[in-house]
Amino acid sequence: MGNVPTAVKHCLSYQHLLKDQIWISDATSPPEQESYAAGLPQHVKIVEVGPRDGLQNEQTFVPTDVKIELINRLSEAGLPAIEVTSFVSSRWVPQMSDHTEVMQSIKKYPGVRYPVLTPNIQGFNSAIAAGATEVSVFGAASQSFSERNINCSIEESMKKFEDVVKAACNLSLPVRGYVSCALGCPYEGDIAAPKVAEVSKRLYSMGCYEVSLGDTIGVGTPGSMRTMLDAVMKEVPVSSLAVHCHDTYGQALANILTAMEMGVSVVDCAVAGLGGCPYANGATGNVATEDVIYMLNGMGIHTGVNLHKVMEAGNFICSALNKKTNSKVAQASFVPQNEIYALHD
Ligand SMILES: CC(C)(COP(=O)([O-])OP(=O)([O-])OC[C@H]1O[C@@H](n2cnc3c(N)ncnc32)[C@H](O)[C@@H]1OP(=O)([O-])[O-])[C@@H](O)C(=O)NCCC(=O)NCCSC(=O)C[C@@](C)(O)CC(=O)[O-]
Repeated sequence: MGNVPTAVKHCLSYQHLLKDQIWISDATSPPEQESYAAGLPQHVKIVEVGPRDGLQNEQTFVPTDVKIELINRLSEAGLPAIEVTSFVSSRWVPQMSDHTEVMQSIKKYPGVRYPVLTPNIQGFNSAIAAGATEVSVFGAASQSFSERNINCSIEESMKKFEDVVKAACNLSLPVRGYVSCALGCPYEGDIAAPKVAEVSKRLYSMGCYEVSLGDTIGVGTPGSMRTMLDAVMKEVPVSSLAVHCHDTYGQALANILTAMEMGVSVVDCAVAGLGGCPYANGATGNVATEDVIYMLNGMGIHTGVNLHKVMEAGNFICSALNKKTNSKVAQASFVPQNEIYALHD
């Protein structure tokens, strides 16, 4: 290796180590081994939200063909569900204004679900006209967040969501529900677990097949996750719950593991840890898909997702955005171009 700086040597040897361990290989299954601990799910469904939650907050408009290419790459990686865009007001979220073109132009892989956000019947109708076959309504456990995010109270939002669910039901289409601020609100601070349970129950009772509990600003800890889930699981079966953890305080993987220990087997995450919510100042991206899959592979838990291909998709979008990845696994595994050149000098 000649004059290779120590840091680069470390990086290379670590990359080698990862390859030896086959965690970052072309396989979609972890090596045969006992699941990490009894009681954990054997299979976890990953819901990739990077193209929507990840990109919605980008200040510069991400070209539509880049969004499409990202989604196609994620489909190829074997992700079972990819949230592709939002049918919301372009004045409120300009980054998602190309929703129709994105929805119409992505390759639809058999067996992959492509949900889109629809806050009201207007968004639902546009989504259906663009070819959507699954939609998500997005509520909040915080009154202030609901008003800032979708311009109506929690109560008003439920009426709008009921309209969407009824319309979807008439077309036999599935609806997913979100509860933002499940572990804290940027405007109100702590949110009581019973409030999260109440909103979750309403979404589930109106017909949402899955309720995703959002730690919108990433302030939760395993302790608050446990308290919140204890309350929600009294109202909604755990098999219909998902967790959606932002990683602002670095707690996301620990929170996800806690949720899995309590029986949750659906995890939202974003490639390269992209994102943030336009109505939650300071919130950083979702937990990185690469890091979640790495953890699950290491515990012998199946996802059906090819980690190597997700990392390539992450590399693609970070290069397009001229950004550094937030995935620790990707940071550890990719040698920057300039360091590769230095090696060959
Ligand atoms: C919800 C609205 C649309 C209400 O917006 P509004 O202004 O209250 O709507 P309105 O019904 O009063 O109508 C006003 C204008 O909006 C239009 N409009 C009305 N509905 C739509 C629609 N669906 N699509 C496009 N346009 C729409 C409507 O046509 C009209 O247009 P105008 O006549 O003035 O030209 C608005 O507040 C909005 O777009 N908000 C953005 C919400 C958003 O996308 N937030 C980020 C996603 S949520 C999130 O990130 C959290 C999550 C899900 O990831 C989980 C977590 O992390 O916690």
